[in-house]
Amino acid sequence: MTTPGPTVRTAVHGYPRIGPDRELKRACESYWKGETTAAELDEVSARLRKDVYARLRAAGVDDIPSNTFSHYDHVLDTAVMFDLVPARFASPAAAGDRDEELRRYFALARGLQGAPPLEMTKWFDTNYHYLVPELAPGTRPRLVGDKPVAEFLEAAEAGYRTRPVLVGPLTFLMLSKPADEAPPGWEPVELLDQLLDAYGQLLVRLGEVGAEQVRFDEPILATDAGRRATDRLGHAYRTLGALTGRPRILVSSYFGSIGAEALRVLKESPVEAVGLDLVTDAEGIADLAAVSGLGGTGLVAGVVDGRNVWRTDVPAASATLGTLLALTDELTVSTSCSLMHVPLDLDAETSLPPELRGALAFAEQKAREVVLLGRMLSGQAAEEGAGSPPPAPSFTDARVRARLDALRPEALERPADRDVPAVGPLATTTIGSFPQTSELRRARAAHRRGETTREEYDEVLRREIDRVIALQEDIGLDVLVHGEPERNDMVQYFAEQLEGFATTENGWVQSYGSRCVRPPILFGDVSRPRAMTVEWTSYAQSRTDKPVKGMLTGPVTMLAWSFVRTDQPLGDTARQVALALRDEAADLERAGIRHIQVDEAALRELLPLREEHRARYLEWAVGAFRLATSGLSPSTTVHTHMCYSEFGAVVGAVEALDADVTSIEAARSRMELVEELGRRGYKRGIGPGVYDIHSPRVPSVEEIEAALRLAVRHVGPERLWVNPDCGLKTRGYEEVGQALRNMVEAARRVRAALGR
Ligand SMILES: Nc1nc2c(c(=O)[nH]1)N[C@@H](CNc1ccc(C(=O)N[C@@H](CCC(=O)N[C@@H](CCC(=O)N[C@@H](CCC(=O)O)C(=O)O)C(=O)O)C(=O)O)cc1)CN2
Ligand code: MET
Ligand SMILES: [Zn+2]
Repeated sequence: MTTPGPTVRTAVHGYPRIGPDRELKRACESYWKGETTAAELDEVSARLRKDVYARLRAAGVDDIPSNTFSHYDHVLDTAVMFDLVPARFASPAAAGDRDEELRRYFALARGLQGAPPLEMTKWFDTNYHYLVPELAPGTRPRLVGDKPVAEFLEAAEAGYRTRPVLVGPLTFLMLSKPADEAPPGWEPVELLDQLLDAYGQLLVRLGEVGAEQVRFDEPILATDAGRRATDRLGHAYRTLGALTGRPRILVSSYFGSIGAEALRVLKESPVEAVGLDLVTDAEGIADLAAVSGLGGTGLVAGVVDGRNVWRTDVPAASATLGTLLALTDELTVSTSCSLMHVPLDLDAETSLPPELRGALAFAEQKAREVVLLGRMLSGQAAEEGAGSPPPAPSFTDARVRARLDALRPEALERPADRDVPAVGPLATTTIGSFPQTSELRRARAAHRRGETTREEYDEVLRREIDRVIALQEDIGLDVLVHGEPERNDMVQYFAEQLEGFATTENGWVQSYGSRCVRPPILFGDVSRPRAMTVEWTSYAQSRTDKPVKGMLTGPVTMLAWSFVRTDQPLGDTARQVALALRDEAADLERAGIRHIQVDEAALRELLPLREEHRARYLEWAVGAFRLATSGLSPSTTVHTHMCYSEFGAVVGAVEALDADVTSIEAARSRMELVEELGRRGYKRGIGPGVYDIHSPRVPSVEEIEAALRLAVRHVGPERLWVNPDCGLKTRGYEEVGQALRNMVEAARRVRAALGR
């Protein structure tokens, strides 16, 4: 039975843009290698865009977004469109030369000899990375590109009337950083008025070519800083709203609550609609009520989770939407954020356990959920049949729960006065991975397809370990690694071996540029049926007299880079992963491994966007790390690694991890963190990354030496470790060999100067 209801529209924020078979990755990488032309790259890209429009139309979505495609990153696209390119990339204008234009674009992302790339950092609390624009008081934003216009027209030509999507001006500026030449205290947001002129021109231009509505994304409103910027928010949208000939404006936020104040500002501004993420924003409905509803301002209600892979609870979402009907005259059902954070299509998976599969929805399935909800609300589809999703299979493991319940607080302490054997002064090491060569990846793919035996594949891995050990000995490093050749990815590799996780064959999600990951699905209680790394680490140790460092991925990072169950607090799930890692660490120690590193690369990434939620997060995050590591002997050296430079917000937590050695990204931030640690009297080992591994550039001995001298001044030589910023898996052997030789030579010179 259906009853006629109100008119409700449907929308999605964005869609995976890499293509069903990672076509974008392959097209970009072959263009970079000079194997294909700009025209070929453009052709693949146009095909991918049209494929997305076609998929969304087939799903029945009303408001199809455009300008959500990017060759590398949408923040970079915005910077280039407004001519916000640092001087080191200025090249003679090459109007009309597409190849030149693309090369310049990719240079900003990947660097040139003598011109380091823009900094790359996490897009809010996701595993997607954007490029950070560098702005200064003298920067003059002006509209020099037409990407949103061109993609709108391209879609129109193909029969799709789309809604162009732009990174909002406030979000763009607040995610930018002051360029080196900017005076202290100056903030990019001071360019708002100038940037609004350029956005205004673009908006009017989109109106001229026929766009009826444009969406501005303002996820910065989910952060504390964004929530404090309501004056600027109001100013921005009053300014854009006052333009004549403009399309309708929708302002959307996601990844958290924007608060009633921002909502009120938007309601009172001329914008026609507001988009809210009602999945992560528990206060959204109360905020809407607090402003007495939106009235004539439309509401785009994000009720289908764009960040996780669970099917939507349709009756619950439907009830929420029913409530919302009273709070706006114009309701649109949507996803909570872009679907670029989930894999494209569940149908591409052939070997997920059936009981899990029934609980899942990827981008294709989520678009259909949005449409179903829209139809139900407008009375075109019956409630019956939509049903609740089958509950995610909850695999509980009584043994895991009993072990965790039995843990005493003492289990989380290592003796404070422990004295791990010194390796230094200025001990040299690496972060874990060595280059994942194409031979290695091909061998793994062949083995996966069943073309080679386990023994043949293992032999390839042992030869690789032999080579990595021999190379490190030849270079003269102090603490060696096995190089992680057996790992497709540092998270997926462990997830494949742990109970409670499922992994996908084709569930690729963009991480940055052409790099993708397949986040595992953590659906049940986690346990470790057998040792996961001992064989490879002890093989490596058998090939050398130098110590080999075992390498594990920490609990927070396992969670951050997986899709996780939502039926229990994250902290509880983290403890289960930690317990499995604790057993693995014990096995490594028993096998004679004296250095064990537990990577917490994502500790900063999962930090809640708002201050008020941070202390609780850090408490469970630190507890999980300590659970994983505190069973080790006082004479085993516990290492951890974090790859981010914005260190301030978590410095206390890093101390609380109580690792013996912490390696951390520092090269691009000029070692600011060692000053901070020096000031705080940090007493454990610290390895500030001495060069940036994200660029193929080989650092000179002199520049590494300078970085080390600076570090010695702040923390002294005894506790200082010498290592790159992060793992070497994305680099090639030629650069890596030379860079590490320079690093070891720089450490030798600094030691010699100290008479050591
Ligand atoms: N999960 C995760 N998140 C992270 C990081 C990370 O290491 N892991 N590091 C930071 C930066 N992000 C990164 C994300 C991805 C990659 C990366 O190198 N990804 C690889 C894929 C890694 C992988 O899963 N490799 C598999 C599958 C490789 C593959 O594509 N195989 C080919 C066949 C082999 C060939 O002919 O090359 C195929 O399937 O078609 C393997 O090695 O087995 C890529 O995009 O190229 C690096 C850094 C932050 N977030
Ligand atoms: C993204 S953090 C990387 C840590 C890991 N051990 C590696 O070297 O690859
Ligand atoms: Zn790292």
